Amino acid sequence: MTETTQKQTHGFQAEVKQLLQLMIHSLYSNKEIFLRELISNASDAADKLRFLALSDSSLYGNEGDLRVRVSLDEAAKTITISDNGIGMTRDEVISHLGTIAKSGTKEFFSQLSGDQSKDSKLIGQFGVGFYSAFIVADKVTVRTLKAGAAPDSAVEWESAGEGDYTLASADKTSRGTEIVLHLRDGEGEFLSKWKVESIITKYSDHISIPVEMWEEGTAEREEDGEKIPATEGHWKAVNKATALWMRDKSEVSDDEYQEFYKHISHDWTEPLSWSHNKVEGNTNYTSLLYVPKKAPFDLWNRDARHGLKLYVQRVFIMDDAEQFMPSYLRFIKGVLDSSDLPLNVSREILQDTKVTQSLRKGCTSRVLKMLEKMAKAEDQTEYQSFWDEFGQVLKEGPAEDHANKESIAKLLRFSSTHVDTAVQSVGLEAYVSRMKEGQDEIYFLVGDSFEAAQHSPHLEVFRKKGLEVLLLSDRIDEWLMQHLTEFDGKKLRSVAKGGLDLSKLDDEDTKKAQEESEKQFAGVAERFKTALGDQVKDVKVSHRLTDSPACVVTDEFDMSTQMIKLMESVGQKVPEVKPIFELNPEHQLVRHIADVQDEAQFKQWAEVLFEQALLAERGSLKNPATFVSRLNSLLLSLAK
Ligand SMILES: Nc1ncnc2c1ncn2[C@@H]1O[C@H](COP(=O)(O)OP(=O)(O)OP(=O)(O)O)[C@@H](O)[C@H]1O
Repeated sequence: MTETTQKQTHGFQAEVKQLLQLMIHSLYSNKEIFLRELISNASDAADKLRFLALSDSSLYGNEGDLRVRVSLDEAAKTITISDNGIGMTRDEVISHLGTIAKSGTKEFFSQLSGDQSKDSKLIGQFGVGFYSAFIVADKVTVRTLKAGAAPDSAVEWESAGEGDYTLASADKTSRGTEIVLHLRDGEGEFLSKWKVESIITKYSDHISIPVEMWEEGTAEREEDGEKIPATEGHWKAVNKATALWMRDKSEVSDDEYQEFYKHISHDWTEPLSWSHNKVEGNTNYTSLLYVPKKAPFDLWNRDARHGLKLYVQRVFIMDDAEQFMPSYLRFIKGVLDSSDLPLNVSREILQDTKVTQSLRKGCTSRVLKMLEKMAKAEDQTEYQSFWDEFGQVLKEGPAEDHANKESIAKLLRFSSTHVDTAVQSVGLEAYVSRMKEGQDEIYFLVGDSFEAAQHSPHLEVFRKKGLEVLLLSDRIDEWLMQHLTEFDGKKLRSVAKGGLDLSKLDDEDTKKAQEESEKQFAGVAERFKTALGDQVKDVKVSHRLTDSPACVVTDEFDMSTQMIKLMESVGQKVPEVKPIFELNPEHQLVRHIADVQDEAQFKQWAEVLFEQALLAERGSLKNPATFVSRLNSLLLSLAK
């Protein structure tokens, strides 16, 4: 009997109510996972206790064997999950079981559309944990006593999963947490021992502490003339109860790896891939690293937790040990168990030790190898789906990790003129294999959007010559290209910059013709230069245009247009960069302007042509009204 006193009612945080509603609807067809979630929490609670007991073994009291027990009560229609882990104080109960303490929760809920089928997919990324109890229960009672706390401080939390919950004291005297689910009508299947055992084996076999169920005693009996003695009722482990990552690879099934992933990542979906390794030598560790299928909702949240679950000789030390993964691989989930770190290791100690560095190096190269394998597979579906989810993060790699720059570069995927669709599916190796004879650079263009890049006048000559250009338009791309200057010994060159020299790819006749046209056009270029004054750095004859009359480029070592925009968008002051104005002498409009004798009218034409080119390049003008009125007056003069 539980004696409760001073019952108080508390309201759930608004997001909890939303989560509960959404979850009950979304997960109805997969309701048995509540057991996985609660056992997973119980196992975490045991890990946390074991960790604290490293410095205070008295916390174990007289109960050193950590375990989870699942019991069924057919008459009361309840299923109870109890652990002897760390337990919770009253304050912890309020904050853990009444609110959602994840960073980015508000943003997550604001993304929900109200359309249940769409939202139910998002819920998987969010993880529901404890609240999943309400999928099958119409009332949940939690009794908990924190390890080391006074026995009279036990707390009882109870809720019907609607708007509120009650808190009272409980008479629980043993350490840990007990969760009683009062099953909804129609959920009787969870009272079957066989069913519950099979769910535990399916989802929680990998849990490293025993998950026990009560085994009834049997009376003495005779079988085939042999006397079989009576047995007493006892708790019996249903799962394997060994740390999965310590088992031999050949003994672990894919299902087990997948369930283990869900346990450590709080993700619903199966992982895309994993890599399990035991390393012995200078450093000794076991790592089990997973690539998730879907990006978590808070991938871009700066405060979001990431990193590996750290164990030292199978003792859990901490979650989210971010020291072992570079930031560009922050989506990787997994476990690292090292025997080279001391048991009392703290985040501070981890910061910059040699061991941390070598573990990080090892884990990073494991992940890169795993991705490389996926990237090389004949069927690219898996890698493409990885890239679509995490490519943007991986693009931070070349700037962050110089040592692995070349391997990261091989993993990058871009859109390109070869495929001419927005899908980022072209790797640098594939690009290089298609390079034309005489081509010794890799060409790219960064634009505001894929469409802007795809239709940029800068591409005209490349299309004409059949030279492939990578088309980049992600926010991070300009930053990436600042750091990725070479691949496979070939320079990466922006086609929107000055100093572009394709002459090696031209035959002698074309070269001659170009030189000739430059000579002939020198005077006209000079006139344009005078007309535009200090708005331009230079005016040149263009060899990159076929259909457009003119374009602007930035000088080879000046900041690119996209970089300027990027810096301006984050409020940085950017030095003024004057463009080089390039003219296409073959274009009819340019020829027409070249023949205009009236200097005032020539200037007007020059300005319009220049501003047009600026508009095509930058997507906007500093003074659009002047441009419009200039254009109108020209149109008017033509209409007369
Ligand atoms: N059996 C338990 N013993 C001790 N603390 C628990 C137990 N179950 C839950 N908690 C506490 O409640 C918190 C919230 O649990 P919940 O399952 O909702 O989220 P989570 O496990 O942190 O993450 P997720 O929602 O992704 O599963 C846990 O982080 C833990 O601190």
